[in-house]
Amino acid sequence: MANNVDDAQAELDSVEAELEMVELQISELLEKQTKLNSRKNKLLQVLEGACSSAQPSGSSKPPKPSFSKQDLKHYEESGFSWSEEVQAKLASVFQLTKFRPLQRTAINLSMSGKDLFLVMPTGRGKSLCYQLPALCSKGYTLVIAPLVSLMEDQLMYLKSVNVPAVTLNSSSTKEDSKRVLAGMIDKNSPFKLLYVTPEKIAKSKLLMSKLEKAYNMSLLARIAVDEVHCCSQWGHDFRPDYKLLGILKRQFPKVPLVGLTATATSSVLKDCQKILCVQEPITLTAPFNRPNLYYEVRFKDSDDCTDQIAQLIRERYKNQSGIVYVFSQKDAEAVATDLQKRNILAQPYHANMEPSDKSLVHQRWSSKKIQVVVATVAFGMGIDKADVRFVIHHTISKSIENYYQESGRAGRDDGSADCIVFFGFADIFRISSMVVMENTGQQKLQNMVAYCQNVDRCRRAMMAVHFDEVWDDDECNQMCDVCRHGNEYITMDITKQARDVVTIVEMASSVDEKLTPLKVCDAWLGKGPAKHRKTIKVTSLSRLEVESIIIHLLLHGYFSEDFSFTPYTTHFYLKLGRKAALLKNENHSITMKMRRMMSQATVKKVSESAGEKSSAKVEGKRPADSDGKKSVAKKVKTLP
Ligand SMILES: Nc1ncnc2c1ncn2[C@@H]1O[C@H](COP(=O)(O)OP(=O)(O)OP(=O)(O)O)[C@@H](O)[C@H]1O
Repeated sequence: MANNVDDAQAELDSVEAELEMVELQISELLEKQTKLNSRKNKLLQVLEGACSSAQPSGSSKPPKPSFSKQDLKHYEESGFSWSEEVQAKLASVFQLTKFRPLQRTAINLSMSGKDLFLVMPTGRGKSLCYQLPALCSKGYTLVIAPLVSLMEDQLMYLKSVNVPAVTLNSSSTKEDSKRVLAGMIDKNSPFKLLYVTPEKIAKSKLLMSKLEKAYNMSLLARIAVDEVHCCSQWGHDFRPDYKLLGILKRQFPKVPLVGLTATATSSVLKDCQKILCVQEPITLTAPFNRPNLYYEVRFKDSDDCTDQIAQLIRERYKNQSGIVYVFSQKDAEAVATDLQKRNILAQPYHANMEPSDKSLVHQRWSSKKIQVVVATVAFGMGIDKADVRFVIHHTISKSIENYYQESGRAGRDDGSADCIVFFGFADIFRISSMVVMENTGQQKLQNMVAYCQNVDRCRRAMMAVHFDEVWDDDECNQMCDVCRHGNEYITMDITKQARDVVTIVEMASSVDEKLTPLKVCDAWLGKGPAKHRKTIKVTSLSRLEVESIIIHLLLHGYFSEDFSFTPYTTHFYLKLGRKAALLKNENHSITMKMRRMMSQATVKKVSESAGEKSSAKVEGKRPADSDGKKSVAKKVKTLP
């Protein structure tokens, strides 16, 4: 009897364990199904759009959107009553000869009173799309911008081209504020643009009362909301005061609004539309691609990559301007000093500097007195230097959207420029702890890490997903490291390695010990004071390879983050992820694509340890078709 009970108990345990595994596999498959369905729907939408615009009239069509591509075509022309004036001022005031893509359409739409969202890559000339209409309209345009420094840069520029523009912000003097408030209801409009922060709209009743008066006097010609994605908490730069801007459209419904951003997905824009109370805005989206930018990822194989950066600046970018983005104010100071020691004219820039010092650095860099600004992300909005030839990230950005925007400060003159990111293991966890409070912070960071860890997909294709675009790698034109070098990579079976490293974390947790990712690496490499040294299966892989595998396991749910807070800092530990249990199943396997950095000897080591199942093989990026033809272009741009 006792034996029977024991047997039954043992079998029950095993069935339960198996069921747990099956449940995990189901949840994994369901997750995959959701992702594929959403991708399928997106692709169907894209195809539908392409078919409907190609169909002859009379064929069955989906319901007509309120503003069709055909309607939009009309606004690309120059036969409007304002066209002559707009063209003349483009040349006489802004000293520009022709419009860039979408600018004329945006200006025509705005001049004809439509509400508009304009999504245009950073540096492509969004400001002109509200500044030029402001000059060609009666009254003035109210511009909401998130940062005082950004406004001041714009005012400096507008002053240089003799456009009367003013600002009302926390640093305005009493006299200035008085003058501006009086000007707001002056029939002769002493200024054409009024820049304010969203906080000012939220907090100043006096400002709102003047705006109301101006509205009744038909002096409020237009509202421009710069960096409009800041409205949505799903955007990458949410600012609470932007949430209150709906008051503008509610109080001044007849004033056309233009929202501008470099990065916003359609769901972020939908959210912005709701928040701003705009009924049916027309969205103009310029293709996200910046064909002149070369994207590259390099491994940071030591704590510091300053030597490599210095070498690049001295050799590849001799006498050319650039930016080095770093993680913290301390890093900005330290890296700038290190570059100076290597005879590079570099200066730091971060939020904690005096405003006068910041503008001095900006000016010296703009006038080429210094070559490099070593900056935190505080150096960003409002930078308007056209000939930036390189943007190097000493540390990865916190999201792909942020990376796109930061790196996009390169090559605004359309000349070629490089965007290089140094991908370091420890940096991932520094950033992860920093974004711990952000709702989608970890997911966004993981996307950025996946971008860096990627070895076989065009870098632009990885970015495109974040901008709702379907991308055909051929259009990259070898302007990313993966496409250019056809990077050979290795597909390896890392199941055994995964089991070994997961066991390290499991054993630590069984004695209530938490391990940081660095400690896990050390323990696996047989270094450091690992308590369970005797039981650890030490690996002979290199540190970079060990790091790569740990990142892979983290990205794929075999590990997950375990944060711990102290009054001073947030610690990042690794714990078992929801898929770790799958490794107990002997049929479960994990493969990983790894860079060529892995030596053939290592491939052999991993292959041997993977036993029969080994599948380490050297592959390459998909070559061009054998007949040399490019595959059918799949890239579909959203409007227009
Ligand atoms: N039609 C044009 N032809 C040539 N240069 C232009 C044109 N329109 C704008 N520019 C220039 O492009 C640069 C960037 O413009 P702007 O600052 O408006 O970009 P942006 O899209 O607002 O960028 P960000 O996202 O960083 O705010 C400016 O130097 C501007 O003078």
